[in-house]
Amino acid sequence: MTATLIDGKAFAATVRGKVATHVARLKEAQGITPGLAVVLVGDDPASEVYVRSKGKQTVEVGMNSYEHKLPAETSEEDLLALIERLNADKDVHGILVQLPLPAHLDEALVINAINPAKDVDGFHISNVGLLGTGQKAMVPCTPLGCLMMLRDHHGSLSGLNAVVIGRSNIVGKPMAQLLLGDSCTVTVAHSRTKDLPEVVKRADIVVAAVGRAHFVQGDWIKPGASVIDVGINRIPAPEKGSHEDGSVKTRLVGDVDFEAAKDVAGAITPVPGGVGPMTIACLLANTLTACCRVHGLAEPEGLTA
Ligand SMILES: NC(=O)C1=CN([C@@H]2O[C@H](COP(=O)(O)OP(=O)(O)OC[C@H]3O[C@@H](n4cnc5c(N)ncnc54)[C@H](OP(=O)(O)O)[C@@H]3O)[C@@H](O)[C@H]2O)C=CC1
Ligand SMILES: Nc1nc(=O)c2c([nH]1)NC[C@@H]1CN(c3ccc(C(=O)N[C@@H](CCC(=O)O)C(=O)O)cc3)C=[N+]21
Repeated sequence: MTATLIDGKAFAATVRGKVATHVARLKEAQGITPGLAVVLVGDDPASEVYVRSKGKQTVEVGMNSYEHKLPAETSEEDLLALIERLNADKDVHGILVQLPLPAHLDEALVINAINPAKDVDGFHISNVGLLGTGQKAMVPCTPLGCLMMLRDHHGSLSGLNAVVIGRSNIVGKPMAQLLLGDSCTVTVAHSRTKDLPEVVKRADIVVAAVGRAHFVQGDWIKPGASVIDVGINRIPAPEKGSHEDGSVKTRLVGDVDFEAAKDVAGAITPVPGGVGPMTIACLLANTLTACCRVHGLAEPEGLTA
């Protein structure tokens, strides 16, 4: 292994520590406790795990957590009514609607119903527009976490060639905007990109957000490049044995062939323990930021884009 391992789990603990310190000060000096509402529609087991983990970490940094679990068959009208209530609730500074939503619900409509000042995911069209024009926005948590780790490793990102693989609204596009904001030369690759290995080979920074296990090969990586692996893929792990019901156990892997890439890259994030924990830490940071902004108070330093 030649690459520096970027320890997202440790980095996230540091971010949560900063959030906790600031939250304690807010309570002490202003009597304000930031609050995060998480809305989960349906009973997808993976989503339930994330939501539980978010709720636990929210409480650990001293903030209030409000969980709203709705049945899968919830109507759009009822979901929008809940969002209206949360928009109006002074104790709620951040609102996150866990995605994906069941198919009968219009995701864009629901997300755009959130008060943009409380949109801690940064998915509302107002925040997307603000980010795209370089104005103060709520920034999507996963790309923000990636940016924090890259800034920490490189100091300045100015002039570096960055390749983002994936163009989704929640990861790829906002990631590209943030890197551009830090003066990288940004290429956004996707499923129609020609000669992806050659495109990746030019990159000083590679952010992989594809959703395919071990997709990015070691020999695509430019020696010394920084590799940020956003992918969360569950693959069968027969070596771990079987569950009681006979189904084979699984393990979590990223979008990068870590074993091969770690011998070429200059720095790399692991999966698990990389971008995932940073995503949740940034959600807490965004909730704190939203709370400070709504009260006209100084924002935490180093926790925004
Ligand atoms: N760690 C974390 O906190 C988070 C992790 N994730 C994970 O990140 C990954 C990506 O998520 P998300 O952005 O939502 O995924 P999407 O499925 O929305 O987007 C995937 C992107 O990858 C591109 N792509 C697919 N196949 C190829 C290919 N063969 N070559 C090049 N590009 C390709 C697609 O291109 P096209 O547009 O042309 O179809 C698309 O732009 C997933 O594994 C997800 O689980 C997501 C959110 C948070
Ligand atoms: N509105 C909304 N906002 C999101 O930010 C959002 C979402 N919906 N839907 C689902 C995706 C996915 N996501 C992850 C968060 C943390 C980990 C994480 O902590 N992963 C751990 C491992 C966890 C495990 O073992 O399963 C790790 O990588 O180390 C992963 C994925 C947020 N998402």
